[in-house]
Amino acid sequence: MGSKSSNTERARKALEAMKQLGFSKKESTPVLKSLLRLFGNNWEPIEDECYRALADAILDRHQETAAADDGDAPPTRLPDPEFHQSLAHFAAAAGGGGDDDANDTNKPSSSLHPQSPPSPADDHQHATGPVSPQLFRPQTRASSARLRQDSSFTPHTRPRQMMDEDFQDAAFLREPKPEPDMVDSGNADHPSSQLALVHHPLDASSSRAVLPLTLPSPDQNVPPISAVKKRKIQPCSMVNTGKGSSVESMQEAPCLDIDVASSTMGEVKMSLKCSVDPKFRMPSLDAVFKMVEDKYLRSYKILPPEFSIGGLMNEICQCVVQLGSDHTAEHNTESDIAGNGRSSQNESITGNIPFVKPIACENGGNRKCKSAGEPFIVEDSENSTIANQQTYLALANLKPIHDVTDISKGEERVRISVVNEFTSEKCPPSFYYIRGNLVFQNAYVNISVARIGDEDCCADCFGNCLSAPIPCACARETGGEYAYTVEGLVRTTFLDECVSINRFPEKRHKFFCTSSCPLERSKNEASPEPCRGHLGRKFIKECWSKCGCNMQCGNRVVQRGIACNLQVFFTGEGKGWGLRTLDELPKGAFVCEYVGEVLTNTELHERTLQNMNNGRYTYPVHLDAVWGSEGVLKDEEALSLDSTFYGNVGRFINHRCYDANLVEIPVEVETPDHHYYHLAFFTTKKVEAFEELTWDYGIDFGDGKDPIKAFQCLCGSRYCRGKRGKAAAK
Ligand SMILES: C[S@@+](CC[C@H](N)C(=O)[O-])C[C@H]1O[C@@H](n2cnc3c(N)ncnc32)[C@H](O)[C@@H]1O
Repeated sequence: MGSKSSNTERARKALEAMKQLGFSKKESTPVLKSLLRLFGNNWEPIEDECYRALADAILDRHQETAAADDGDAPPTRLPDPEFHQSLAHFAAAAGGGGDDDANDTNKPSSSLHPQSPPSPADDHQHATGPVSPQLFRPQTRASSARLRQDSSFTPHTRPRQMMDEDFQDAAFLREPKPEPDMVDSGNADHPSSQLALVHHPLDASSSRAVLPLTLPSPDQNVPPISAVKKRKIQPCSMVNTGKGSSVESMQEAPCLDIDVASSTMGEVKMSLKCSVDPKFRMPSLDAVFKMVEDKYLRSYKILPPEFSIGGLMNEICQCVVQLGSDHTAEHNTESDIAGNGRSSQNESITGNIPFVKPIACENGGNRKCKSAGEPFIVEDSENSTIANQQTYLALANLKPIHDVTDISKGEERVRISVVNEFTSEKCPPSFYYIRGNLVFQNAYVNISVARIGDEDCCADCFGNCLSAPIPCACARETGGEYAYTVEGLVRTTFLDECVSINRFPEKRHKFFCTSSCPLERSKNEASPEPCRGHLGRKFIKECWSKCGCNMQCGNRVVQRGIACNLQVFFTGEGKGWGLRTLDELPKGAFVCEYVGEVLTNTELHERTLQNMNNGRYTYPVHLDAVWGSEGVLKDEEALSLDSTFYGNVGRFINHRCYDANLVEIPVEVETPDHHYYHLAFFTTKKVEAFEELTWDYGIDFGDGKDPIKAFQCLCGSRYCRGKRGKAAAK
């Protein structure tokens, strides 16, 4: 707002700024006035980004005028090709943000991305360098025309507002940030599906509608747009308005013009433009999505029920990124964009309503898993339950089979995307994603209902055990109190004790095998070394199928599977790939299990040796929570999990000495004997969004006797045992 004199001064500055961009006072003044009217004399949105809104509005007006002069002819005066550059320079000169920011590789990473320190010199090259958060901004005709002309256009930090001549058809589009009026049209389960669209329909009529979508990348660092695709869906066809089947209810479908802009970092902006009736009034986007969803569900019976148009649009964006990033194939033509998208979805888009099968459903029909928690046998067509080590080793040479939009290929309840902001490697080396453990061959995992006694289940419970007045039998393992709170978090006292057992293993809870230790035995059958001890661990016991409660019972957390939004990412810190959370997580939250093949120690040892010969190191996890506390374990009872060939996202969690933000806790679900159990990761403290998730592997980096050499630890912890070991060796 401000006084009259400050208004005059601000207007003078605005016009001066426009003059520097080559716009005369005569052409700038009326636009400025209109903008001021539109913003209720609020100068801030006009001055923002060094008068970007004003400059864009002037350009829009040029284009509108040109279009009016020439009828439908293309605009006679396109924006000055140097415009964006000069705007950026002007912005820099004025001390404001602008495109220069985007190219400033020295600028620290976004605060949203605390885990992205500068990569070490010996690390892989960072393609773009850390840059300030950048988002696609919605384009008006003028600016999208520019985008099409200039593929090196760098998106700006703030999207601009879209205006027509009278600023009356405004659908204001902003960068994605949590605002109360944000329309989240995506699949709530998936972070990147939250469409950054704020839609404020005004009551004035509109001559066009533009629905831009913005997919923010997790760290918001966006390199220049690398490609702009355009596709027109023509000729117009007849669509049913849903008011009946009469001819009157049919109306001419709008000509649809689709612009897709994508960056190499996985950002996609789509804008759908269609010419509409002059009496058109902007409907709410929710209503539009609902209507299309209803149509789809009626016509095509699309499953699963969580299908949404927002999700579908997100899917389209993701496919653009995927196809556009595949430089081994020539996908970069317009027809290929359509063609490939189509063939992968097994449908054509020639009809009025394209059928697009959600990628998330692709594996739905033929899942091999029995259930989330149950281990199952790897089936081999030749030999029904046996897969030999050689076959497995051949897996190591497979081509990448990952879907970067969801490495779990629909196995998990949430999508788990893959990003690499540092090298050209698009995804990690291949492996089979499994949601639950698999028995490799000889491991004895006896899941039998008969073995679960009354004391190991709560057959009389109903609904949610946590809301019953007295804890049920399933709480006995944890001292008569459930391990979980009603919020689904591990209780602090229980959690802290688990952390302490891990942090100070020397001091407590070690069991030593009285005769031969299975681990040492597997290394040297003839004369095994003495047992080095196994940590006695605290177990969580969850309710299971023999219990009377339901699946939503608060004592069934791990078996429900991953619930938070995770991402596999290339660390750029010399640790290879890692796992991070996209959401802030409270202390005690379940993240994921360590899932892999269940092997006996002998099988594991054999595999490890073969892997070593092939230059491949694995870090399996021993299910040794009860080793040493019982009599001699037979080989088939001393089990380990190996996620080298079959695994879940747990295999990407890197090691951190002592102060890791995850702790592994054994969880009993379907086997009361504890030879086999689930290994679940819970947060040891509050974890910020985009923080890397780490756990302490318990490696003794100074142990020169171990034939399997440990990696050089780069965990960065001030308590790093690897660093200490190195220093001691000097
Ligand atoms: C279970 S995998 C973790 C995922 C792995 N980074 C990847 O790219 O697949 C364990 C391997 O990750 C690497 N790693 C994990 N933590 C590390 C650390 N703190 N420092 C260096 N390398 C680490 C080591 O190569 C180790 O063998």
